[in-house]
Amino acid sequence: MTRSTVTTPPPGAVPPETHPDAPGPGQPLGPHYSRCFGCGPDHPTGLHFEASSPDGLTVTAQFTVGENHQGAPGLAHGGVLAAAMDEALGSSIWLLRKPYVTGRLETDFLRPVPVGTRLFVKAWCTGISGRKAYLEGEARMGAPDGPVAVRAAALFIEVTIDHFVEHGDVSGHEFEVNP
Ligand SMILES: CCCCC/C=C\C/C=C\C/C=C\C/C=C\CCCC(=O)SCCNC(=O)CCNC(=O)[C@H](O)C(C)(C)COP(=O)(O)OP(=O)(O)OC[C@H]1O[C@@H](n2cnc3c(N)ncnc32)[C@H](O)[C@@H]1OP(=O)(O)O
Repeated sequence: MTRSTVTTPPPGAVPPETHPDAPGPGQPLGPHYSRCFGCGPDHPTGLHFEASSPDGLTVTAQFTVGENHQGAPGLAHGGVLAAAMDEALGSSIWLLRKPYVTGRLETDFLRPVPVGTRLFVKAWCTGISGRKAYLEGEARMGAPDGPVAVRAAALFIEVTIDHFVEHGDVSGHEFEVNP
């Protein structure tokens, strides 16, 4: 993957540690917000991610590229694929049970993805340094070991819950995190 220094863990970064509350192997992660574009079951045109974690640190997720996700006719929009990577990366850092937001997201698009393709997305943390978390991910076509369509690397920044209270609309949604 072509990756900048911004998304490369610096010397001294530490590996993530599994949180005791992380879901067990095969247990669905569930949505963090029912209208989230990535994971929300109530989003009319969203990705409807189905995610779980084999080890409390890695996220594996699947979704099918639909009619509403097109850029060129019959092909997934790159921004939608980037959103899918953002969702998987964000879900993997939420396994640590601390709130983070995406600061920088880098994507390599390796193959066109036709509508109807089932994408198998995987994301994991490569290191933590202070408030900064370094993440990587990939999306494979048709099967967990299918051809790689997208690779991503990201820098996430730890925030407080106040970030969502101050900048978002949390009325009625305060605890809608993996309900
Ligand atoms: C209803 C309640 C909800 C509660 C939710 C709680 C938890 C979440 C739950 C579940 C999540 C599950 C799944 C997640 C699914 C999807 C995830 C999607 C994630 C997103 O899609 S989220 C939306 C997009 N995201 C944003 O909306 C961020 C907008 N942004 C900001 O809000 C600020 O920009 C912020 C906070 C990032 C930083 O602001 P700040 O003031 O706190 O800190 P500061 O600027 O000092 O940065 C500190 C150090 O990070 C470095 N740094 C910062 N940004 C950088 C960049 N871009 N490139 C390189 N370095 C960067 C600085 O250089 C400095 O580095 P140094 O310390 O070395 O100087």
